[in-house]
Amino acid sequence: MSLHSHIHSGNAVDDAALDSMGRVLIVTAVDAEREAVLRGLAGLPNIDVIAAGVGSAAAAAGTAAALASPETAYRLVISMGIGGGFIDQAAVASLVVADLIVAADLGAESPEGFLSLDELGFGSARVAASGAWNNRLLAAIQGSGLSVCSAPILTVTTATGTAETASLLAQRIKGAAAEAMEGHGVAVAAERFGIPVTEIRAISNAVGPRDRSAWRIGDALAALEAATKAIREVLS
Ligand SMILES: O=C(O)c1cccc(C(=O)CC[C@H]2O[C@@H](n3cnc4c(=O)[nH]cnc43)[C@H](O)[C@@H]2O)c1
Repeated sequence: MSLHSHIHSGNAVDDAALDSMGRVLIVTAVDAEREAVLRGLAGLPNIDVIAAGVGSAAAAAGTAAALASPETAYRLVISMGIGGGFIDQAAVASLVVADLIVAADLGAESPEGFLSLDELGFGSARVAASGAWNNRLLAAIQGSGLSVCSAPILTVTTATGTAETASLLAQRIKGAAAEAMEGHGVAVAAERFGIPVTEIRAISNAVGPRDRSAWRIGDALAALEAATKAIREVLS
C-alpha cells in the first residue's frame, strides 16, 4: 500500500475474506468494553477479544501484536467500544458502524486553519472500512431493532470538550457521526497486515462541552453488548 494513496482500503480482499476460514479479532480500549463484547458473543468460537488500552498508539500496538502471532490467521478486525456522538447524527445509546475511519486531529495547525496529512503530502489519515463486511454488520444490527447508522467515525487524541471543537470537527469531516480514541490505530495495523477492518461504537455521550456526569456509560455498554449479540451470526 502506497504511503501516498489517498484513502487506504482493505476492500480488495473483502470478497475472499468473507467466506474463508480464519478468526475475527475485536479490539476494545478498556476491560469494561471487552466484557460487554464477550457477554454479547456468549462463547462464540474463533473470535479473540483484546483490551489494548486507551488511545491510537496503544490500539495499534495491541492490534499489530495480535495479528503478528504466527499461530493465528485473522479474516476481520473490528475496533469496538463506547464513543461520543455528534448529536444530530447519533443519539446516546445508539450505534455507529464506520464507513470511514479518520484520524481527525492528525496534521498541522496553520494560521489558515488545520492541515491534514493528505494536505501535507504525508499520505492519508483516512482508512475506508470494509464495505462488504459493513453491509452485513449494519443489516444485522438494524434487523435486531437497535438504532444504528453508518457514517465516518473520528479518532481523536484529545476527547472533544467544547462546542467549538465539535463544530470544527463536524465541518472538517462531513457526515461524521461519532468520535473515539482508537479506531485509526486499529485500522492502520489491520491494513498493514492486509486484513479488512471496521469500527463499531456505542454512544455514551454527546460530542461537545465536557460533562462527565452526563455520560451514560451503562446504557452504552448495554448497547455494545446488544450489537455484539446481533452480529454473532455474521461473525460465525
Ligand atoms: O468509567 C467506566 O466505567 C468506563 C467504562 C467503560 C469505558 C470507559 C471509558 O472512559 C472509555 C474511554 C474510551 O471511550 C471512548 N470515548 C467515549 N466517549 C468519547 C468521546 O466523547 N470522545 C472521545 N472518546 C470517547 C474512547 O475511545 C476512550 O478510549 C469508562
